[in-house]
Amino acid sequence: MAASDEYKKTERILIADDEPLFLRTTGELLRKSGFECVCVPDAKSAMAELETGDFDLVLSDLNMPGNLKLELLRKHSDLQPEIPLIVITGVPTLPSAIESVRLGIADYLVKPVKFEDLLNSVKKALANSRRTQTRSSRGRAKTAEKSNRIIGECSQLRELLEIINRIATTDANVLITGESGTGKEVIAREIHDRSHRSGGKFQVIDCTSVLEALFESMLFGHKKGAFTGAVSDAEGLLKQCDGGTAFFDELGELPAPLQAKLLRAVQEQTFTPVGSHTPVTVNTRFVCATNRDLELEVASGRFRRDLYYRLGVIHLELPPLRDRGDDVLLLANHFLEELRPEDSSPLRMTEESQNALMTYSWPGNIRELRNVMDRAIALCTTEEVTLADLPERLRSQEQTESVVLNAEQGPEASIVPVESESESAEVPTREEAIEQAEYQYLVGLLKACSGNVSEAARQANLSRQGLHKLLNKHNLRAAEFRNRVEKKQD
Ligand SMILES: Nc1ncnc2c1ncn2[C@@H]1O[C@H](COP(=O)(O)OP(=O)(O)OP(=O)(O)O)[C@@H](O)[C@H]1O
Repeated sequence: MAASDEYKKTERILIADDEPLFLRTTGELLRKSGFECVCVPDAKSAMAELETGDFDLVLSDLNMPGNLKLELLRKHSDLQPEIPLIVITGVPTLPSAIESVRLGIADYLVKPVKFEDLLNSVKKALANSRRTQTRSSRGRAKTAEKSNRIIGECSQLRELLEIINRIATTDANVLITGESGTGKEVIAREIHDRSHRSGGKFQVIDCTSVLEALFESMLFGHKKGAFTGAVSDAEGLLKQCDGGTAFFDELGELPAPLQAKLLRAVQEQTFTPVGSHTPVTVNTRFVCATNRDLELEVASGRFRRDLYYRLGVIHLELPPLRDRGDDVLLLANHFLEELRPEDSSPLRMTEESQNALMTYSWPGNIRELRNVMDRAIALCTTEEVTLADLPERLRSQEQTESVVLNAEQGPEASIVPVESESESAEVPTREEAIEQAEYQYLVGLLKACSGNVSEAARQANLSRQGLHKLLNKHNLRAAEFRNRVEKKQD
C-alpha cells in the first residue's frame, strides 16, 4: 500500500529549515507521499504559520535564524503542545531530559538523513498522535495514577515522575542512566505502564546475556533451517513486544557488530528474521538503561554515536541513594513492610539503626538497602530492628566515614570497610568474609584486564553474563577500570 493511501490527504506538515535545498526536497517528497506541506525558511515565519495554521506535525531544524535558544520549539510547545514535533539537525547535541519533554519532541533526526527514515519517523509520530488523541479515559486515568511501586519523596524523584507522566503521551525513546541498583528497570517499567502502550508487552532484553552469534535470531526471530538447531520458525523478542516496549538493559555492554544491527531496527522499526526474505514491521518503543557513561563510550569509539542519539531522545539520570536524603528511611520502612512474613507483626527501627542507615554511603544503592533490610528482618528477634541486626559495615559511624573517604580514591576502595584503629577489630561473619574475598578478587581481575570484560570472564572461567552478575552484585563497573587506565595515560 502506498503511503498516500494510508494517510488522509488533509494531514498537514509545517517544515522549517534554512537550507533551501533540504526544504524544497523534503517538501516535495512528503507531498508525493500524500501530505500537505507548508515550507518556511526561518523561525519567524514558522511561528506566524503556527499561530494561524492547522498543522498535524512540525518538522523543524534546530539551528536556524530566529530559533536561538530554541524559540520556535518553545513557542510550539506553548501554542500547540499536542502536535508532534520532529527535530532535524546537522549539529547534534542531546537536549536535556527536561528540555526534550517540555518541548514535546517526538523524534530527533541527525542530518544527513535518508528520506525513508524521515518518512518512517513522520508516520510514526502521526500514528501516535492519532492514538493519543483518541485514547480512552482509561489510559488517561492510568497516566494520572500515582505510582505505588516507586517509593520516594525527594525532589529529584518527583521531577523524574513528572517527566515520566509527560512522556507517557509521546513515543520518544528513553535512555536511563545511573549507578547500579538505583532503580533503572523500575523506572523503565513505570514508563511503560503509564504510556498508551501499557496494554502491550514490556520485554526485557539483557544485553550482557546475549551471545553475539544468537543476538540476531533472538531479537528478530528466524526461519526453520536458517542455521543448525533452527528446527522451526521462531518469533523474535521485538515482534513479541509489537505495540509495547522493548527494554534493553545494560545497553553499554552491547558489542559493536550488534549495535549496527540494533540501529537499523530502531531507525526503521523493520527487520528481517534470520533466513527469511520478508521484512517484518513493528511499532515498538525503545527504553534502554546503562551504568556506563555512554558519552564517554561514544567519544572513545566504543559505542555508535548514531545509535546513542536515536535511543537517547530523552535522557533520565537517576540519583544515587546517598543523594536522596530521607528517602533512605522511607525505602527502608517500605522494605520492612514488604519483606516481613505475612503473619508477623510490623517492625520499626531504633533511632540508632535509622542513624546508621542515614550515614552510610550505599554504594549498591536501593538494591543494597533492600538486601540489608531483608537480612535485618531475618535476624531481628523483637519488633525493633536494632544496630545489631545491621551488617558490620553499617554498624560503626567511624567505619562508614572511612568508606566514604575511600570511595573518592578509586573503585576498589568504595566498598571494603576500613577498621578504625581505636576500635577492636570485629570478626566478620563467614558470609561477609567470603563476600570481601570475592570483591578483592574481582578488583584484582579487572585491574589485570584493564576493565576488558571478555578477557576478565575468560580468565575467571565465567561467561560474560556470569561475570556481569558478579560485578553488579559488588557494584563494580568494568568501565571505571578502563577509564582509569586511559586517565593515567593522559
Ligand atoms: N523507587 C523505588 N521504590 C521501591 N523499590 C525500588 C525503587 N527503585 C528500585 N527499587 C528496588 O531496588 C532494586 C534494584 O532496582 P533495579 O533493578 O530497577 O535497579 P537497576 O538500576 O536497574 O540495577 P542494575 O543497574 O544493577 O540493573 C529492585 O529490587 C527494585 O525493586
